[in-house]
Amino acid sequence: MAAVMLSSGRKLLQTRFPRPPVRSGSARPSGFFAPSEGAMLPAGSFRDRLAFITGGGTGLGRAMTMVLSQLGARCVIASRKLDVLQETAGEISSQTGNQVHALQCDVRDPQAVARCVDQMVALSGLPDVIINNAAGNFICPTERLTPNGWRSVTDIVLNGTAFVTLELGKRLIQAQKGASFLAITTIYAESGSGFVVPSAAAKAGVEALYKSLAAEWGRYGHRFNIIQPGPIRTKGAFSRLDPTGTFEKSMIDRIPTGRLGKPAELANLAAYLSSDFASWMSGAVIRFDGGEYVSMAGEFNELRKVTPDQWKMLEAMIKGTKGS
Ligand SMILES: CC/C=C\C/C=C\CC/C=C/C=C/C(=O)SCCNC(=O)CCNC(=O)[C@H](O)C(C)(C)COP(=O)(O)OP(=O)(O)OC[C@H]1O[C@@H](n2cnc3c(N)ncnc32)[C@H](O)[C@@H]1OP(=O)(O)O
Ligand SMILES: NC(=O)C1=CN([C@@H]2O[C@H](COP(=O)(O)OP(=O)(O)OC[C@H]3O[C@@H](n4cnc5c(N)ncnc54)[C@H](OP(=O)(O)O)[C@@H]3O)[C@@H](O)[C@H]2O)C=CC1
Repeated sequence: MAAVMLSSGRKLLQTRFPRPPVRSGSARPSGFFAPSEGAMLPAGSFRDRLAFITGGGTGLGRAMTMVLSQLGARCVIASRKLDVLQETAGEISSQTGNQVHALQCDVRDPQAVARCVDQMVALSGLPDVIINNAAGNFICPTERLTPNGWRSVTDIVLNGTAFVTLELGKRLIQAQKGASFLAITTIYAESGSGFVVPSAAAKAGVEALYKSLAAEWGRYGHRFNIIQPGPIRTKGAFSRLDPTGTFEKSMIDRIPTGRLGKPAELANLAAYLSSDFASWMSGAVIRFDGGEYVSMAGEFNELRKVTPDQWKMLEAMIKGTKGS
């Protein structure tokens, strides 16, 4: 039983509003929005190109490395855990036949970033494609956050992206070589979000950095774009943002396309933005979230739960209103 309330809080009418049928995440709408996971661009789109992907050993970084490698790129993946990187590099290059190098690098340390770039240059040269994907995050009420907790996330996300971008940008400018830079942020970089405050602040900083450089470094042949993904299952993200699995269903329920994204879908978008097909695209911020952001934002979007019978009744009530 539900009631229509007046703004005074008084009940206008009581009627039976049956609870909407429980929507399992993969039910209803996802039938319309089945993912396509093969490489989208023509074979060879990245032939003779070198791509540098931070955090390329796991999750979305791994998926982006896979698709770029499938499309002919040589890849260098970099993060803290060399064993993880080496395993991924071996798996991808044995599938695609293209070189994937693994380099240890903590992006929080500018000297480590410079050493990593030295190693990459010695191995393969300067990259044509740079993807700043490495990140740290965890849910935490902000009043429980220590200065070191704040630092650990913002150092990886904002400072790490800045150190990689500065190091490579300066060397590319010196070498007069153009490049595509891509940053992976998140939909709440725009809105902010409680409980992931260092991540929200740092991702917003990354977006400002990339939009600024899109304006400043176009003259050096550098493009800067941003993808804001919505939820895509990876161990790294879900173990830190939904460790009990409690929030997943309500999250899927508010996504109009009725499902999580797939790493390969994100990877195809990243490949497009990093390719020559997108050579006129710079300073773009692409939200890639199955509609979740607008679904959360719209004042009346909860009315999706109203049934056809309830609409008949609401319409009659509205039409029956006389005067103001
Ligand atoms: C339904 C919801 C599910 C999913 C939602 C999906 C989509 C919505 C949008 C999603 C956006 C996702 C954004 C992401 O960035 S996901 C990427 C996740 N991947 C990672 O985080 C990988 C790397 N992370 C790490 O290595 C660590 O988590 C960390 C903490 C970032 C860094 O590790 P490090 O070893 O350097 O740091 P520690 O020494 O462990 O800790 C440093 C500092 O932080 C404090 N800390 C750590 N964890 C927590 C916690 N959970 N709560 C509070 N504080 C924490 C730790 O205590 C240390 O502080 P001090 O004690 O020293 O003061
Ligand atoms: N999955 C999702 O739903 C969403 C993800 N994102 C973003 O997508 C990107 C990838 O996340 P996802 O794949 O899900 O999660 P992962 O945890 O798998 O990826 C994070 C990567 O960052 C690397 N990394 C962390 N700290 C450092 C560091 N100090 N130096 C170098 N590398 C580091 C990790 O490698 P290592 O531990 O070896 O250092 C890891 O490979 C991130 O930018 C994240 O914010 C955004 C929105 C949604």
